[in-house]
Amino acid sequence: MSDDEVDLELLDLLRKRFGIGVKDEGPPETKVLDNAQFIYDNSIDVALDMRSTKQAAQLVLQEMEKREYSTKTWSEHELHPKAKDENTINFIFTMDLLNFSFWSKKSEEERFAVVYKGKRWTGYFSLVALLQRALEQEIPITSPDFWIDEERCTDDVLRTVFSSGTEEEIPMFDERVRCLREAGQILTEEFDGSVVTLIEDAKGSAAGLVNLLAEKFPCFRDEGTFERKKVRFLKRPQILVADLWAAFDGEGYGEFNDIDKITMFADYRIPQMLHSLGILWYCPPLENKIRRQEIIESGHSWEMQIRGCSIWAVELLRREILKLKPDTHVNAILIDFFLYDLAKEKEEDGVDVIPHHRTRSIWY
Ligand SMILES: Nc1nc2c(c(CN[C@H]3C=C[C@H](O)[C@@H]3O)cn2[C@@H]2O[C@H](COP(=O)(O)O)[C@@H](O)[C@H]2O)c(=O)[nH]1
Repeated sequence: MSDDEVDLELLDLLRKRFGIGVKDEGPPETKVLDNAQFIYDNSIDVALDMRSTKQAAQLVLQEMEKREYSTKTWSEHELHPKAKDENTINFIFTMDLLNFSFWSKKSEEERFAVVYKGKRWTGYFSLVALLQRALEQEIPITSPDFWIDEERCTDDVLRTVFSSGTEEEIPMFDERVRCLREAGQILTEEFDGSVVTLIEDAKGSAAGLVNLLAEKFPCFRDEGTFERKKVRFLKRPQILVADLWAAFDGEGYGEFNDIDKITMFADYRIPQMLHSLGILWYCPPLENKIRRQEIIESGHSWEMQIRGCSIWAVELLRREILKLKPDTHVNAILIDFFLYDLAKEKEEDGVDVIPHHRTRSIWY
């Protein structure tokens, strides 16, 4: 290798490790909120209602204060890890690598479910339950070196991990295996096989960590096209950062100097909740399609509008809450977490709400 090539190699190493020689590009930005506003400004099939947004702000603020909703709420859930250590970091990375597309066409009784700790878990919590179950069975399912070890981590072992308490297997099993293998490969090649190294490379920036995940891991690169413009949603990178922030109570590996840059996570639950609050409105053809529970293809303009307008709706909700109580520290993450938990409570109470939209993808 010539001297010049050695110098370039060394500079690249110094740049990666210590940011030396990197021209200051200013603080990292994810562009998710800007893109959401662009989608909202150009949406004709999805609209937001400001009067309902103002009314909902009162309810959300009141309920969040009553429940003392905070980062601590995350760890209070019986399935979420409590320790503030590397095991929890690996758990959250694994969980949010696979945190997508749990919805089923089958009935509540027949859909994929996991029985764990004497309860029957479905949806997101079925994933959390099966990860905890595997760890109890001494299967190191949250260790990146395990995911790339085809001797120990065979497809059969993974089928055991994702095994169901019903006839239906977990949706997108093959895609989930692919995500694990790919992420394990990239962590090994670029981050010494360690999620902690990945987090440290973001240097305390939430937006930086989101961008790093989207740049280095294709299975986190949640983007689309709307009106011929690339738009970023980055739902799982953002919820991963948010879960770290919540699990570590904003300290240690959960400390980010720009956490409020994280937006709502564009999934299939929050739009449903925003609609039932009267904030999100669908044009009749789209509403009929959702009520008939018909598939909306991933990348379809209707899906882009639902996801973009939902992100923007939570931003407007956040602004209305701040008008009511300027000194309150409520960000999009806590509003989002609260709306998700509220949606699950309404579902359990059998409250009649519009079905969530049906898009099958690994993005949410
Ligand atoms: N926007 C948003 N989406 C969320 C969550 C969560 C769970 N977060 C926990 C952490 C803190 C909170 O307090 C929750 O305890 C899951 N999801 C998404 O929903 C879908 C699963 O729905 P269902 O099949 O009904 O379980 C799927 O796309 C999943 O990725 C959230 O918080 N926000």
